[in-house]
Amino acid sequence: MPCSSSGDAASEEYPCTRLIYQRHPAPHRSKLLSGENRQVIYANGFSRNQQNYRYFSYSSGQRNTGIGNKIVQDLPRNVKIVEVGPRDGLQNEKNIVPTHVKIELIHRLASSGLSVVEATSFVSPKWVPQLADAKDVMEVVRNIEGVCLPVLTPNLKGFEGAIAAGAKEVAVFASASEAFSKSNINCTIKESLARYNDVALAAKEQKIPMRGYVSCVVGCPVEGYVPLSNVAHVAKELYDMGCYEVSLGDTIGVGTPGTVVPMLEAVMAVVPKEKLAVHFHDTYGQSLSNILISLQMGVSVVDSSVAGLGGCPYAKGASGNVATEDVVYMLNGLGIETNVDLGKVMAAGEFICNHLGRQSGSKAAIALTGKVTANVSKL
Ligand SMILES: CC(C)(COP(=O)([O-])OP(=O)([O-])OC[C@H]1O[C@@H](n2cnc3c(N)ncnc32)[C@H](O)[C@@H]1OP(=O)([O-])[O-])[C@@H](O)C(=O)NCCC(=O)NCCSC(=O)C[C@@](C)(O)CC(=O)[O-]
Repeated sequence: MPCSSSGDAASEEYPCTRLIYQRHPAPHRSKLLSGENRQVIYANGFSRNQQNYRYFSYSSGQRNTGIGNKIVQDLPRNVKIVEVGPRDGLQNEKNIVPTHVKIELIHRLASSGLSVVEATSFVSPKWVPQLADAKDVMEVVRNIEGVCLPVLTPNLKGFEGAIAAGAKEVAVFASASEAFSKSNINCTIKESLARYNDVALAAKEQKIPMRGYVSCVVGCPVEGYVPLSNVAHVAKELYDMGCYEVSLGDTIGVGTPGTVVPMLEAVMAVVPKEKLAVHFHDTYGQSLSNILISLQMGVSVVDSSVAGLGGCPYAKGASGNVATEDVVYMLNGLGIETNVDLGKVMAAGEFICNHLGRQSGSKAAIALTGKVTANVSKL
């Protein structure tokens, strides 16, 4: 029996065997291709609810049954996605992306339902030339409604520039590895924490929320192994100085659940898990498994980047962040609410990939746009 376009009970019982995601001008349309259980879904035309229902319908029956229930029962009902594409995604791009393209990308991401879109960095333009237009970007996007637009600030100078340009939230970024701290922000971990403390005091005074990052939580591009005690120490310092959330970054994407679990245990011993986020790069294709295990351990905030863009200019070999589309697809499949419209994020991904002249780094986006068709009948 084919699944219906309207998301009725029958589609829950009989999942589609074949899903092809296409852009189409006509809203609310679906078309039977040929044979049973074959359906083209013009998902750009669906409302958010219909779309969520459609993706969710693949696994909705699994959430409450048998072993599926055992595995997913501890997962959060809602996950906040922190979109880092316009900042982490673009900072490593060699060719300068025009300011108007960055602004359009932020608008598109914000209109997809994402509640947080990291907009840019107020760092030295000599260090990160791609984001030298931070002020121009921020001055235009500052008043987009319904979305937080944090920006990275490595010091008081960056904080002051950010606030002058209209930023209403900032993020500081420390490292758990001494060598990476030196190469990324040109100072020791201790010096960086002192700088961030100054930023925290200024932020508190102006009632500006501040997020914190810890880089290299499961490996450093220079030092390799990073002691768990370093990660926990830096995370606690950031939390204690007032970061409302501490994002744990696998900067070079080397982690597996085998290394992520002990790292999270070490951090959770000193920072409440409700205050933690995870930030995975996908160098070794481990991001989704790392996210899943993090959710099972009680984390409910996940950083990701549209189209899997990303990489750190000071972490050689680091590839893109986990793709937002892939994260949303997985969370929809688990019945976890994100409030994010997958079709709109995919459209934002297509927009920026067209500009960069490259294919999306999101497997879900590639599959759903019909370049690959996934036979899900036996899942
Ligand atoms: C921290 C600094 C500034 C130190 O850089 P420095 O060279 O040691 O700084 P300085 O104080 O000696 O100043 C040098 C010049 O930079 C200027 N300057 C100083 N500060 C600023 C500022 N805020 N904004 C604009 N300009 C600034 C300053 O005014 C001066 O200008 P000059 O007199 O030579 O013309 C530099 O190393 C820097 O900007 N680093 C940023 C590197 C970066 O953005 N890396 C990527 C982000 S981190 C990341 O990707 C990891 C993360 C967060 O995504 C998580 C993960 O994946 O794990």
